[in-house]
Amino acid sequence: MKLKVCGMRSGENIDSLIAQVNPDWMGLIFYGKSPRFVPEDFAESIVNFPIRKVGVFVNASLQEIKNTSNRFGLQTIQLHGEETSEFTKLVKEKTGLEVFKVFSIKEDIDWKTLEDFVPYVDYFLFDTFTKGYGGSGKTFDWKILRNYPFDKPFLLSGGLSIENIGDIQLLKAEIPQLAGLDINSKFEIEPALKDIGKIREFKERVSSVI
Ligand SMILES: O=C(O)c1ccccc1NCC(=O)[C@H](O)[C@H](O)COP(=O)(O)O
Repeated sequence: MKLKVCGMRSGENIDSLIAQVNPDWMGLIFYGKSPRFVPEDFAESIVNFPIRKVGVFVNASLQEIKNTSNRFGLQTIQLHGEETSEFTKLVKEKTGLEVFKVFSIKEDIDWKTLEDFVPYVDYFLFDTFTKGYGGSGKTFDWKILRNYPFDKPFLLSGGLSIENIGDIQLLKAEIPQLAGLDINSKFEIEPALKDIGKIREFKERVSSVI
């Protein structure tokens, strides 16, 4: 099971994350209203870390995505707003980077609306709907995912913590397209500062059951 740790910002914290956990991806949030927002002048202290860096964008322009990708040396673009399939295609073609398209789940999801995105995304990511777009710390009703109709792998997000590893195990047994987990606020000491020991424990416990 792949692991993405989202909402990192401090160089020292990133250093420990790589040394002790080495997740598949680390997320950097480029949405100004988030308490985990990473300002541009952090680029120099982050760009050279040896980890796949995911830029999380909310309804940003292609130019902004390209500029930020170059400055921070991003490998992945996470589109976390109301981006259309046409825009997602443009991002994929113009950046050539890995793309995650997020769908925030309120009560239900119409799978038909995802069809046009399939050719342009590497993973879908399902998160809990929140007015602030992400980092809610709340899970959504995972039963909705039982009807997931695509072969495309997806990441599960929204309030994941050590407490719900048992349910994640059950979900994976039902839905093999569940390829990875995205963790964030349940592992925080304060916004954008993670408890690395707790993340290590999560990774070890997930690996022991899945
Ligand atoms: O975390 C944020 O502050 C955030 C704000 C706006 C857009 C996305 C954001 N986070 C992106 C993520 O991928 C989070 O990991 C995801 O929302 C889950 O967060 P949590 O429920 O805290 O585990």
